[in-house]
Amino acid sequence: MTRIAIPEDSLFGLANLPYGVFSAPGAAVPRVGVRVGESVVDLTVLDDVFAAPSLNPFMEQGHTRWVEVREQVIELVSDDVPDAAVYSVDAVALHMPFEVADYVDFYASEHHASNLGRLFRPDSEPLMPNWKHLPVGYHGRAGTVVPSGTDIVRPSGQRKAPSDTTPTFGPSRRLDIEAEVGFVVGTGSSFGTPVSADDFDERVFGVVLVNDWSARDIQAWEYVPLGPFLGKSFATSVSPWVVPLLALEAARVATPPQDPEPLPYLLEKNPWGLDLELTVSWNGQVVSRPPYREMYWSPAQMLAHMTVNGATSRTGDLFASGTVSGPAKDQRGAFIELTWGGKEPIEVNGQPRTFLEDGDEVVIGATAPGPSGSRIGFGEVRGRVLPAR
Ligand SMILES: O=C(O)/C=C/C(=O)CC(=O)CC(=O)O
Ligand SMILES: [Ca+2]
Ligand SMILES: [Mg+2]
Repeated sequence: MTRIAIPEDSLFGLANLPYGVFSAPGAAVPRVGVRVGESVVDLTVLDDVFAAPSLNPFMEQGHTRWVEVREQVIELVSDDVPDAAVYSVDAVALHMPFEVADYVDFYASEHHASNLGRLFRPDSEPLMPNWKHLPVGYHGRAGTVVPSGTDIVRPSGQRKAPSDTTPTFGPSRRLDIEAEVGFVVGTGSSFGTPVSADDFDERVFGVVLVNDWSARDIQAWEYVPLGPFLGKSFATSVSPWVVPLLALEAARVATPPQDPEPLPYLLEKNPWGLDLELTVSWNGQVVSRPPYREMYWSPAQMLAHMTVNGATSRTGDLFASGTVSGPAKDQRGAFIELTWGGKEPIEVNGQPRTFLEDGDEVVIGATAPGPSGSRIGFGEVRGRVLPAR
C-alpha cells in the first residue's frame, strides 16, 4: 500500500482532483485516473466505469454520481492506496480525456472581439451590432480536437493579402494561437429541448484549457460570410486534465456588467464567471497572462444560447469560450492581438516575433483560487509547430 504525499502548495491537492485518461508503462489499454499531487491514481479500483479510454461513460452517469465519486476519490486518496493503482505522473502517457461529441467555439471576450474587429474590419465598428445581444459562436471540427503534446503541422490553404490581386495556395504565413477555456458537457439534453442557464451545474462536468490554432491568412480570406472554416479546423488542442466544475466553487466571480440587458433566456439567477489566470508561453517565455474573469459572456449563457433553438447537447460536447483577452496588452490571448496584426513584433528570447515559426512551441497554463487560500491547477496544453507537408 502507498500513502500519497501531497506537497502543501500543490496545485493538485484534494480540492482539485482532475480526471484524465492515461496509460501506464507497458499497458496497452488507457483508462481513467485522477491526479493527486505528482501522482496519478487508477480509478478502476473504485468502479469499472473507469476501465475506458474516455471519461464519457462516467460523465453520462450524471451529476449525482459525479458528487458521490468525488467524495469516494477524496476518501480513497486520503488513505493507503494499493501500490498497483499509483503511478508517478511523469511515468504515464496522457491521452485525450474525453471523446468529443460536438465542438463549438464562442467569442466571449469583449477585448478580444474588439481587437479582432479592428484588425479584420478596420472600416467598421469593432463590435458587430449583435455582439452584446448574443454570445457569437461557430461550429468547429470535433474530429481534430487533439490532446496536449500533439504536434501541429502548419496548414496550407488559400491566402490572399489585401494587396494581392488573386489568391495563392501554400503554407499559412500567419499561424497563430488562441488561449481559451473549454467546458465539457457531462449529460446531454434531448432534441428540441433548450437547456436553461440555471441548469449549467447539472449538465457541465468540467473545464479544460484550449488552444484554438488559427491560420489568420486563410481565415481572413475564407470567412466571409459564413465564418471560420479551414483557418481553424486543422487542429484544436486541449489539456489532459478535466478539472471538475465541483472543484471550482471558490473560483466563481461576478461577471462584468452587461449593457444592454440580454434577453430573458440569457439571464441567470446568480450570474457567475470564473477567476482563472491563464499564462501563454512562447518558446519557454511567458508572453501573456489572460484573465478569464474579464469575459463578457458567462459559461451558462453560452450553454443556454447553443441549445435555445432546441439543438441537442451531448455527453462529450466541448464548447470553448473564445480567446481570453484582458484590457492590457500583456493580457491578450492571441499573437495577432499581441503583435497588432504582425506590425508590432514582441521580443521572445531576444528575437522580434510576430506569428508562429516552424519549431515554435506554445504552452498555455492556468490556475484558479481553491478553498482557504489554496490554488487549483489546470495543467497545461502544449503544442509544437511542424513544417507544412
Ligand atoms: O472577428 C473575426 O472575424 C474572427 C474572430 C476569431 O478568429 C476569433 C474566434 O475564433 C473566436 C475566439 O476565439 O474568440
Ligand atoms: Ca477561437
Ligand atoms: Mg481550432
